[in-house]
Order: sequence, then C-alpha cells, then structure tokens
Amino acid sequence: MSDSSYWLKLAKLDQGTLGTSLALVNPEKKQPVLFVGILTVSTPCVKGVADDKISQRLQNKITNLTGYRVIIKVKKVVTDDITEIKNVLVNWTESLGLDLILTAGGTGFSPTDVTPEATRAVVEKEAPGFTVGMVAGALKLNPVAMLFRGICGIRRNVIILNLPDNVQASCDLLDTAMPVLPFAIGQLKSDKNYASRTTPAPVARSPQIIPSPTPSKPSHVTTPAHHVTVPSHHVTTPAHHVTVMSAVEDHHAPLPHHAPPASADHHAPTGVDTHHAPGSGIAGLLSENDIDMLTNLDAEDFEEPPERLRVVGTRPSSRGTQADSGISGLGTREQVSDVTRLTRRPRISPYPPATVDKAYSTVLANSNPLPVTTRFFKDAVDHVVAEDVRAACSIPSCATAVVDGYAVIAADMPGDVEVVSGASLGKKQGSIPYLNLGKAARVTTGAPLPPGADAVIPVEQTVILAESSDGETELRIRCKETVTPGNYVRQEGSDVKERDVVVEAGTKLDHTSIGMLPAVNVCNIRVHRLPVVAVLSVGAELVEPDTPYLQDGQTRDTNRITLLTVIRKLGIKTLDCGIVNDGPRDFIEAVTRAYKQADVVITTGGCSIGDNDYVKALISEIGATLQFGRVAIKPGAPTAFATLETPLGKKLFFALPGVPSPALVAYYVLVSPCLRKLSGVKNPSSTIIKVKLSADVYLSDVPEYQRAILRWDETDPVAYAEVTGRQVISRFLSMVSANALLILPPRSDTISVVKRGSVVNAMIVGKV
Ligand SMILES: Nc1nc2c(c(=O)[nH]1)N[C@H]1C(S)=C(S)[C@@H](COP(=O)(O)OP(=O)(O)OC[C@H]3O[C@@H](n4cnc5c(N)ncnc54)[C@H](O)[C@@H]3O)O[C@H]1N2
Ligand code: MOO
Repeated sequence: MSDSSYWLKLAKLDQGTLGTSLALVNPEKKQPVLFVGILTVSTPCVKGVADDKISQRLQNKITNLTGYRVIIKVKKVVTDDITEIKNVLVNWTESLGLDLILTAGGTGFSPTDVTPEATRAVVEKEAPGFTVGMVAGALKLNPVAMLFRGICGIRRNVIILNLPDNVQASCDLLDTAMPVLPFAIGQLKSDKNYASRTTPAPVARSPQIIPSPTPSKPSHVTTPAHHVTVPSHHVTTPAHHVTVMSAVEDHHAPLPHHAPPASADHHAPTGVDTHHAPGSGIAGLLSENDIDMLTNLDAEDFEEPPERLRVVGTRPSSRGTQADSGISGLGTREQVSDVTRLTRRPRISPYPPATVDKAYSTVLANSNPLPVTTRFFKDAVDHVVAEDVRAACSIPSCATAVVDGYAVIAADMPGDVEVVSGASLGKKQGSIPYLNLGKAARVTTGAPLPPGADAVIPVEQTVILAESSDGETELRIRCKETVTPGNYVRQEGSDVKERDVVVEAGTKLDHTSIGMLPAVNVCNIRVHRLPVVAVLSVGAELVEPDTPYLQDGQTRDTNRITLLTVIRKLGIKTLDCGIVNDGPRDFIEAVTRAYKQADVVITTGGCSIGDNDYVKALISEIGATLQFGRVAIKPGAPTAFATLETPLGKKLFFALPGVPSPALVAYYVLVSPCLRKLSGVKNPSSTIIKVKLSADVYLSDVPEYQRAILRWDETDPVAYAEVTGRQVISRFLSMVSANALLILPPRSDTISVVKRGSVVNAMIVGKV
C-alpha cells in the first residue's frame, strides 16, 4: 500500500495555506511557520449543550505570535476523558508535525478536570516555568487563578500548553505566555536564529500582562457558523469532531479580568479572515481540504483506549514534522526507525517468529469466551450454550403408542375385545376414558394411551368382528397374538427424563440441536454472545472487487469477500470495513472505528516489510499490545496478533498477509479457532484427520500447510489428499476447492520428503 496519496494530501493542506507542502519559511514574508493545534476539552461541548467558544479566541490570539507565521493545523473538541485527551495529544504530537498545542479546559478543581493529568502522562519534559509565569500574571488580575492546575510540557518537540476553560482567563494566560513562546520554540528547534530573533526583552520583575495585539475585527466579515460536511468517501464523523468555525461570544461567567483589549476576540468571526496580524494572511484558517483531512486525522478518537502507547520494533512517529521532513538542514531530530519512511525502516523484520504452537496457544489464551446472555431459542442458532440445558419435561410426557392400532390390556390377549372411543393425537391423556378389561381403544402413532391400557396391538394384527352400520367405527376386534405389557408403547420419559441434560455447555446450537429446546420445554437459554468481526483490506493498489477494468498496478480486493464469507458461515456477525488505501492515518482511523464496534479486527495486507507495510507498527500505535509479529509457518509467515484491553472488553487484532492464499491459511490456523473460543465452543481446535498423500511432498524449513482436496475411493477408508497444484503462495487457485490443509512438519536432517501413500494429518477446512 502506498501512502503517497496521504502525503499528497498533507502537501495539499499545506499548499492551500503556504504554497509549498513542507516548507517552513514563507518565502514572501520570510517568517518561519508555526503549526498549532487547539484542543478544547469540554464534555458539554461534545454533548452539544455548550458551544466551543474558546478555540476561536485562542486561534485569533495565537495567530498573532511574534516572529512566526501561525497555521492552525487542527482543532478538536473532546470530553473530559483522560484517555481521550492523552490519545489526541499523542496523535497530534506524533503525526501532525505541530510545534505547539494549546489545550483549553479541564484544568480546575472539578472532579472531572483531568487535562493536566492527561498532559503530564504524555509529556517527555515538563516546563513548569510557563505555568508559574502564566499563573503569576493571572493572579494579579484574579486570585481565582490559584485554581488553575494546568501544566506545560514538551512531547516530541511539540510544546503543549494547558489553558483554562474560561475564555477570558485562557486568553489572559496565553497573553502572558506569548512573548516567551517564540523563544521557547526557537530553542526547541535548535534554531539559534529563531531563538535570538525571538528572544523576548527581559520582563520587569513583576510581570505585566501583555494585551493581545489582535486588531479589532469589523463585524461585517462575520461568516455564519457552519457545519462541515465530511465527503462521502470518508467515514461520517460526528459533528463535534468537525471543526466548526463560529462566531465567538463568551457567555461564560468570566473571571474578573482587566478590560478586554481592543481585539477581535469578542467578535471573532469565522471563515475568511483578512484581518489577522501581519504575516498571518490566511493563517489560522482551514480550507475545506484541511477540514476534510483533519476530520480524518482525528477519527472519533479512542473512547476505549490505549492506556499506554507503545511501538514494538518500529516507531511510526514524527511524520510530517519539520525536522524529518526530508528538507536538508531542517531540524536535528534524532533519526529513529520509522515505518512510514522506506529508508528508515528496519531492513530485517523486527518481529521474531513465533512457532505455530506458540502462536496458537497465545491466540487461544487471549480469546476468552464472550459474556453470557439469555436468548429465545429462535434467536439462538449458531450460538454456543453457556450452561448445560436440562429438560423441563420428559419426552414423551406420558405413555404413547408407537404404531397405529389398538390400546389394550395385555392380559386380554389373545382374544376378542370391544372397541370403545379411544385416544388420538392431540387429545389430552386425562380426557381419555379409563380402559377396562375386555375393551380396546383405537390409537394413532404417538397418541397417548388411555389410562388402564398397558399395550398396543398394530392394526395389522387384528381383524374386525363387528362394525357400525355406516362403516365408520369398528365395534369389536379379534387379536390372535399374545401381547406382553409395554408392547408398542413408548413409556413416559423413555427418550428424555425431566432434568436430563439435553445440550451440553460449549455446544454450538445448530439444526440438530435447536429443535430439542422446545421439545423439552426450554425456550430461553443462556448462550455466549457471538463475536463481531471487522474485516478490512489494506493496500493502495486495491480496488473494489467489482471494478470491471483495472488500471496498471491495481488489484481487485478479494481477501475481504473471502474472509467475510468464511466468517459469516459460522453465523458470526461481520463488519465490512472496506479498503484502506490512503496511508497510515487512514489505517489508524479505520482500525479505531473497527475495534469500537467489533471484538475482532482482521486486516489483510501491508504486513510484511515492503514499501507500504506499516500495519503492525500502527496496530501498536493505537495502543494494542503485539503478542507476536510473525509466525514460523508457510504460508502466512507475516501474520501478527495483538490485543487491546478496553472498557468494552478485550479487542483482538489479526494482521494477515495480503496475498490471498496465505491470508486464508492463517485464518484457518489461527483466526477460526479464536472465533470458536470467543463464541464459547468447548473445544475450539479444528478437526484434524489422518489422510494419505497421493504424491510425494517436499518439506519446507518451517511447518507448512498445503492446500489439498480429500477424496475417498471405495477400497480404502482413509482419504487420499491431492494437493491443489503448485503451492506457491501467489497461486490463487491453490485455495480454490481445497477442503483440507495438509499439516506438514518442517524438513529435518533425516527427512526432507514425505512419500506418496504416507499418512499425514490434515485439517478439515471445507465440505468433505
Ligand atoms: N523482503 C521480504 N519480502 C516479503 C516477505 C519477507 O519476509 N521479506 N514476506 C513475504 C510473505 S511470506 C508474504 S505472505 C507477503 C505478505 O505481504 P503483505 O502482507 O505485506 O501484503 P501486500 O504487500 O500488501 O500484498 C501482497 C500481494 O497481495 C495482494 N493483495 C493484498 N491485499 C489483497 C486483497 N485484499 N485482495 C487481493 N489481493 C491482495 C497485493 O496486491 C500484492 O500482490 O510478503 C512477502 N514479501
Ligand atoms: O509466508 Mo507468505 O504468507 O506465504 O509467503
């Protein structure tokens, strides 16, 4: 998968505002560019019960930063959720090439205020001087500033500055910090010119609040608040994640403060702003492209999220940042392994291969049966029963006839008996008259016996002696046979006794067992919830499978439909998450959305060490723990497995290879047992039988799963396995019609070929 389009997109963003994608200096203004993100932390804003007024004010203010041309690259509103805040900060500091992040809100004493804690958890260095300075300035205006708990720190060369949620208070604090920020940023960039050019004049011993230099804004340029529509090819993002540029008016009760500066802050308009500080031009504004991109960048972010963010083996961080922009002489950031940069990737896979056994046991150890729920039997097919199902009644519930004939008293036989009105299907046993000696009652198969009767004689063993004049009823019959009690009688409970176990825990309810439930009067049963499985394909070359004409280099996505089909056959709900073909951020967004709705996320492609293979590193990036990153298996070696604990339960991630047949083999070997175990199946392992090879098979250096078709001939009870042609992994046909995988051991010093006729294990994967 190529992420070039992602970079193009990023370049487009910058082109829209700067004229060149990753340039740091505006050629016209000769001012360094500063990329800023503004994060509003406000649960009410997210819920739509309050407006985000603060971000526009901060935006207006920061775009006037001395010595820099400020670009507001991203804005977002999140709830007061520590993980959500952390994730945004991590995301933004790693992926957006920002220099400064301003957060607003969540810094007070309210129990829900956690912005400082989130910030502290992610920063690499704290910068308490900023906080002290800002609070000192604000205290001169209002003692309530003592309640400000915000911090300032540095993460990945990005300064993060917490500000309070009160509009005026946050502007006041930012005012205090602004004269020093350019110097701090210059130092951070190790850019002596910037640093010296932007060094603030020493401040008086008692710091002064420096009023915002933002010029006042004529009200007629105000653009009405508008919501941004996310283009349809992107996943819909809730409105609160979309940057909404609206007029700002502060209705919050402000802290007592000095007279507001003659600034645009009180009537900051949205949309096209031609009144920003010199050099800012359209800085601080987002084009439609930007918003489109930003919407994608943020996704919905992580509600159930990474407590820790770690990258195993590689670090796909710092993309797009100035220091590693590829422009020589810019920045001196330490060069780390970076999966998004071809030349900076490890040249050997950093993931040690797990043995198949280890991979299998790791997967199963992490696949806990999903919670138990009660379902009506009609809705329980394909579910696995969580508790033994016991009969609530016996089958049959009373003695019944096994044949059509006559219920009799065995002692009367052989002999002639009078036929009385009898029992038929549908009649209750209690409503049937008692049968006395010398009498018989007509019964149909399955009908209850009249009380008093102890045997049934089939019609065939009787002759009619007398009948009614209309020929409708026999009046007297003769039976010549000796009859023993119980003859042709199905005794009460002879099939199932009340309280007998009819379906054992761990059994999947299928057509053979589902009917048993109502038979024993059990309609509601305890079953495990079935997993929801999301499937997405990764690859810039991929197009929808029904694309009629391919352009050079395009490939129809076949893995998705294959996997969705095989999973749906298990009765498991699937989510078709489409193709991810727009680079790492697109991937993170898609996987994040997927795991929020699914228990298991399966990706295919982008999983080896080719140009666009970042899947594993990015799975780690969303906070999941990579349990293994490769498997010593053929095919399917690049398969990885990761887990993520969330408040909604453990989420499992399988990264399967892009090549179709290895992807399906890896699915059979590792994913399908996982899905069975999650569903609650007692023995989730696949069915393995002994088969004979119909041709010599050469062994590989790792365990190999060769695709085969099993056939039986009349003379041999053991199936013959015919390998499906050449087993090169790229051969699509090797999978078609295969109903078994031959499990072949690795080559050893003593054995490198298994001869025709030898018996090997085969995993059943299809109809045999
Ligand atoms: N230098 C190395 N190269 C490779 C290694 C290695 O260890 N070192 N491993 C090889 C193995 S083994 C496999 S398997 C593949 C796996 O590659 P990826 O998972 O990265 O898959 P992609 O590069 O994305 O695609 C490979 C191939 O498959 C086609 N593809 C991808 N997705 C789909 C789909 N959804 N439907 C149909 N076809 C798909 C794709 O177009 C490529 O042709 O890596 C080896 N290389
Ligand atoms: O291990 Mo790959 O999946 O076959 O070539």
